[in-house]
Amino acid sequence: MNEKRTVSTVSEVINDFLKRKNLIQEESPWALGESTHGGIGVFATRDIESGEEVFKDYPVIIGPRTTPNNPVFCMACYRNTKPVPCLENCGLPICSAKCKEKHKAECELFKKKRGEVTNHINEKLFKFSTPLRSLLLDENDRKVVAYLKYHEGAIHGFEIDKLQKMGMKFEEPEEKYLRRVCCVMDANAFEVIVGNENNYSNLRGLYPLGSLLNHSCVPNMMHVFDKNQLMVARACMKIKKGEELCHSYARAIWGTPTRMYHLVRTKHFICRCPRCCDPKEFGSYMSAFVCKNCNGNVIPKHLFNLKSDWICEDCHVEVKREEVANLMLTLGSVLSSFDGENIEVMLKFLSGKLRKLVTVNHEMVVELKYKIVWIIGHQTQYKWNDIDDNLLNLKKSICEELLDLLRILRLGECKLKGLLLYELYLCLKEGMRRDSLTLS
Ligand SMILES: C[S@@+](CC[C@H](N)C(=O)[O-])C[C@H]1O[C@@H](n2cnc3c(N)ncnc32)[C@H](O)[C@@H]1O
Repeated sequence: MNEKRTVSTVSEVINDFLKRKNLIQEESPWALGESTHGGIGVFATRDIESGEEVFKDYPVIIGPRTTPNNPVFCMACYRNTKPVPCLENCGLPICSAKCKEKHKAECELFKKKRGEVTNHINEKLFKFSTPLRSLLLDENDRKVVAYLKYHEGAIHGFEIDKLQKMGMKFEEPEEKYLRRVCCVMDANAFEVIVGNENNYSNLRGLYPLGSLLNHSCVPNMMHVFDKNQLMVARACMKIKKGEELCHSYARAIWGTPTRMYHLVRTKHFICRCPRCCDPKEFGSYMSAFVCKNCNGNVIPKHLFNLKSDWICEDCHVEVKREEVANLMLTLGSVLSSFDGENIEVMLKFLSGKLRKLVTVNHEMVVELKYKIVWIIGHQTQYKWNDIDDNLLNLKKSICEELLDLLRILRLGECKLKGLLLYELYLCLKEGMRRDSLTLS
C-alpha cells in the first residue's frame, strides 16, 4: 500500500470494488467517515428505516473456517453433499465436473505448493486453505485487502505455520503477504453458513464494505447471506442521518464479561457501548450470579476490566474473579454435556441448580433455553407429534421470555428475533391444530 489509509483513499478502493462486482447503488444511504471508535466507520447519509437494505457486499476472499469438526465441503460450490477428492490430486474436495472447472486455478496453485500429491482429501489442507486463496487475487483485489484494518499478534497467522509444517514453502515476500492476509481476515472476516441446520458448511468471508462496520453490543445493523454468499446488510432499527452504522462482533446472548473477553482476545479492543457501560446490562443482569450470602445480584466490581473481582449489589460481599471463572467453566461444561436426548434432565437443571446459582436472564440460562427451543418440535423424540401440551406450552413460554429479553437488550429487528418469532408461530400453529382436533 503506497497511499495513506484515509477515509478518501479507502472510499475510493471500496467503491471501485463494489463497481467491479456490480454492487454500486444509485443513491447509497451510507458513506465512510472517521469514527469515534477509532479508525474508519460507515455512517448514514440520510434517515434509514428499520428493516431497510443499506448495502450489498461480496467477499474478496472466502473459504473454510478452521473450527474443529467443520465438515468437509466442495471448494467451488461450498455444498457438503458428497464431495470427493479432486481427480487432479491437489488434495482438496470437489463435487462435480462443473465445480472442478471453477476450481482449476486453485488446483494448480495447491499442487504447485504441495509438491507431494495424493488421491485423497487432505482435511488439514482444506481447513487451512483460505488464506492461500489470496495468492490468486488480482492487483485490484490485493489493493482492497491492503486497505483493510489489521492487528498483529501471536494468535494471527497460525494457518501459515500449519501449512509450513505440512511441507509448503513460501518465499519471504509471499509469506509476509500471507501472514498479513491472516491478520486482515482475523480482524474483519464474517462467519458465513451455507445450507441449513442439518446440513451446513462453515465458511469465513472477507467482505470489504462489511469490514468497515464498527462494533456495538447495541447494533443498528444486521446481515444475512444469500446462496451465492452475497451479503445483504439491513438496518435492524431506525437510524438517523449522520449516525454510525454498527453491527455486533459478539453474540448478543453473551453477558458483558464474555463479550468483553471475546472482543479483547480476537479484535483487540474494549467496547464502551451503552450496554457495556451499564453493569446491570439494561436491567437484564445477564452476567450476574446469585449472592450466597443474601441472594442479591453479584456483578463485576469494575467495568472494562477483565481481571475485576465481583461484588454483591445488596450486601457488598466480594467474590474473587477466579471463583466466578470456575463457576462459568463448570456451568459451561454441564451445558455442553446436554445432547438433547433427554429434555427432562435439561429442564430439571434449568429450574433447579442453575437458577439457584445465577440470575433469571443469565447467559447460561439463556443458552439452555435456546437449546430447548431448537429441540422441542424438531429433534427425534420431540417432534410436534411426539410432544404433549405441557412441552408445547413450555416452548411457547420460553420463546416469549427470550423475545422479552431481546427487547430489554434493545436489539431491534435482529436475526434472533426473527428466528424466535418463527418458532413461536410454529407453537401457535401446532396449538391451533390440536384445538381443531378437539373440536371436530
Ligand atoms: C472490522 S474493523 C472495523 C473498521 C475499522 N474501524 C477500520 O478502521 O477499518 C474492526 C476493528 O475496528 C476497531 N473497532 C471496531 N469497533 C470498535 C469499537 N466499538 N470500539 C473500539 N474499536 C473498535 C477495532 O480495532 C477492531 O479490531
